[in-house]
Amino acid sequence: MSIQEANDVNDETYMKMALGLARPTLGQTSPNPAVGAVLVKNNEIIGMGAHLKAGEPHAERHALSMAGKKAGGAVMYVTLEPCAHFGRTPPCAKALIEAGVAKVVIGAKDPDERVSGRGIRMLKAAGIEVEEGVCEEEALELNRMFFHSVTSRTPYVTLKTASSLDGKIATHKGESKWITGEKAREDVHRLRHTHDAILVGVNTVIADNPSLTVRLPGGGKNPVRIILDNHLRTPADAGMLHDRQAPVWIITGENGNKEKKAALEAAGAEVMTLAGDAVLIEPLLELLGESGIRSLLVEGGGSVNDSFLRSGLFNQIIVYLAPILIGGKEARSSFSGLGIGRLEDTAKLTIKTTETIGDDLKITAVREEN
Ligand SMILES: Nc1c(/N=C/[C@H](O)[C@H](O)[C@H](O)COP(=O)(O)O)[nH]c(=O)[nH]c1=O
Ligand SMILES: Nc1c(N[C@@H]2O[C@H](COP(=O)(O)O)[C@@H](O)[C@H]2O)[nH]c(=O)[nH]c1=O
Ligand SMILES: [Zn+2]
Repeated sequence: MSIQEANDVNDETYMKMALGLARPTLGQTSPNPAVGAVLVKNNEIIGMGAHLKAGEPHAERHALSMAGKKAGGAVMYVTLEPCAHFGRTPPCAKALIEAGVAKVVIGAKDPDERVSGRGIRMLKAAGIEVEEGVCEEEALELNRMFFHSVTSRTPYVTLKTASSLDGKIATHKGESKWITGEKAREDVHRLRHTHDAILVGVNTVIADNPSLTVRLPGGGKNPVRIILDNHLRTPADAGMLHDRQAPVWIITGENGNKEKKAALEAAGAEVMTLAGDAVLIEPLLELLGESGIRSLLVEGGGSVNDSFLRSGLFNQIIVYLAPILIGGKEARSSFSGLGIGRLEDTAKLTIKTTETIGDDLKITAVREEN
């Protein structure tokens, strides 16, 4: 970096630094957003911080406590509008006023109705200069799952598939381990870490007996494990019921066998019953939203993916493609079931990123409308 570049420090520089502090905390702060803060005075950084865990101090407080008395007259760069309510922690807007900061620069406003503009109004009423929307795109992108779940009261839904180049998730003989490589599978665990819950269909439980835990080198936060199981076919000896690594919620229809329900509850699962014979995606997402799930990772298999596809109720899809060809009309694809009949009804996506992970390709595509 040249001296000139080094001197070219501005609002964006500090906001990008705050975003850099927040990004690695994605997942661990849930159900709170990931937030970063940098406190600057006379072009010197005098405090910084990130929100680390729900219930613990917010990012602004960490930065303020690092600066102590020097905070008076300083500029606070924070990726999210300072909160104005007493949740599990006192309001940051109040702390900023008491610390006597001169200016607050904000990335994105907070849609939580307890805040959404109130924090900004409090700061301005106390005579503090407020600038909004610095690196706003990045700040909105960072917490897109939080913002979606706060405004829609349903989880942000990520579909994840892992297949051969020709879209197969198993050979016609049923072999599926493994299609994607070690690095891609590790990336999936990072994806799990950033989601509150992970959902699979009962066929995947029967076929793979998955643990659905986060097994990263440094550990990680295990999401709630959800099994879509209309008729309670989940084996009572399924591994995830007995590993005590994370809750298991089994979502079933009203005709689920009562004895089976008792057996699964005895095995430690929570069985939640929705009206109707088959679980529909819309009431499922409302139930999960009410149960505090802000982000849901759907790991298939094919028929569950088809249900989400036909309901249209998903926000992004992440596809891992392995450089192999499997073929065979009997071989299972990422999406089975009925699928979409008319091209005009297909989900219109925008490809956000493509990256190579080990020998595999990872494509992230989002749906703009919801
Ligand atoms: N077969 C493949 C996958 N298979 C995904 C299936 O959902 C399978 O149940 C889970 O991977 C098992 O979960 P756990 O490791 O026990 O937690 N997923 C992948 O990313 N690549 C593949 O090759
Ligand atoms: N994490 C975070 C904020 N999170 C905001 O506060 C709410 C949680 O409040 P509480 O229960 O008290 O932790 C959360 O829903 C979101 O609206 N706000 C901020 O000023 N800075 C932070 O670092
Ligand atoms: Zn706060």
